[in-house]
This record gives sequence, structure tokens and C-alpha cells, in this order.
Amino acid sequence: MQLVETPLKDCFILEPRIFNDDRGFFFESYNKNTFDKLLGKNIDFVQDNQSHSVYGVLRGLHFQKGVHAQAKLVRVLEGSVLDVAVDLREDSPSFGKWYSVELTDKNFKQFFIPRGFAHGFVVLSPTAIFSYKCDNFYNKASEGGLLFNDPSLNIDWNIKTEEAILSDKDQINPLFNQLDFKNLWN
Ligand SMILES: Cc1cn([C@H]2C[C@H](O)[C@@H](COP(=O)(O)OP(=O)(O)O[C@H]3O[C@H](C)C(=O)[C@H](O)[C@H]3O)O2)c(=O)[nH]c1=O
Repeated sequence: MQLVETPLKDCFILEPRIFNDDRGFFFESYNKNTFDKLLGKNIDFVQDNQSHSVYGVLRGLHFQKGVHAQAKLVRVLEGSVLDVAVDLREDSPSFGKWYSVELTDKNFKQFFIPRGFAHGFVVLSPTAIFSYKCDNFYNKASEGGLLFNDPSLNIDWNIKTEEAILSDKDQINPLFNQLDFKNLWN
């Protein structure tokens, strides 16, 4: 497993070692010892999630606030997605910045997003199965969100805005001023 830094502080891309042979391939998708050693900290994941989506589905940008904030280790089991993280930590040098990485079932890349980030992805293949680990439990009451097309972020999702398939929740975020990320996740 290799760790690759990103422009967002504490956000990392992980590239597992793939063992290919004439049967196919094998790799360790998660190993606590390896992961914690690479990160240099102890991360206890407590919940695994999985979603299936068709092309153009855009889930995000979501986060849970305060004590319910979640760190996530995300990957794609089938298809390809553009995965996006936004740094909402006011004391971070990358505060208000976003970063995207294409995760596919061919590049085996994983993306670690710490607590304090908004997260989302858009499906670029006909269908995609998205699987991820969280280090805190789901807490609906603490959920918050940013509009995927927030003009102050200007995220390039690699699809046309009109192609995006969104849940009702993701279409409007009247709770949040689009231009002010301060205190958003506290
Ligand atoms: C997240 C979650 C949802 N649910 C229930 C609540 C709804 O009835 C249903 C669908 O939830 P939602 O529309 O919030 O699912 P996504 O749009 O995929 O949300 C996720 O999308 C982005 C990519 C994220 O990073 C978050 O993990 C999460 O917000 O599953 C649960 O029961 N447990 C959960 O942990």
C-alpha cells in the first residue's frame, strides 16, 4: 500500500499492492496496521457503507457536524467516479479548497478524507458501486451539505451540470449560505 499526498492537508490517496496471477488478482483492501502506520495515527472505522448509482448520479457534498463528523476511506468496487473533498476546517492551510480524484475498479485507488471535510462523488461510468468506511456512526440530525455547484467552489465535476442526477436534499441547501463555509461543520 502506498500513500500519496494531495493539495488538501491530511487528505491522502492510497494505492494498494495488487497481486496478479493467471487466476486474476488479489489485494488487501484494508489492513489496520498498514493503514494506521502510513497515516501515522490510529483510525478506528466503525461503519461500512455501500451505494449503487447510475451515470450522472452526484451524491454530495455532505458532512456530519461537530462530534458526529466522520473520516472516510472511500473506493469503487465497480465502475468509475470522480470523488471530491472540500476542506471545511477553518484552521487548515487548505480551508475552502477542493480536490478531486478519479476512483475506478481498474486503478484500485482509495481516498482518505478526514473529519472536517465535505465529501461527494459523481458517477462517470454506466453504473458504479461505491464502498467506504467511516470512523463515526451515521447521525442524520448532524448532517450538513454544500451545493455541488456552489459558485464559490467552482468544482469541475467532469459532467455537464444538467446531467447531474441529485436527491432532493442535494438540490437545495437553504440552511447554508453558499459563500460562507465558516463554522459550517462545528
Ligand atoms: C449516509 C447514510 C444514509 N442512510 C440512509 C438515509 C437515507 O434514507 C438513505 C440514503 O441516504 P442519503 O441520500 O444521505 O445517501 P447518500 O446521498 O449516498 O449520502 C452519502 O453521500 C456522500 C457521498 C457521503 O459521503 C455520505 O456518507 C453520505 O451523505 O440511507 C443510513 O441509514 N446510514 C448512512 O450512513
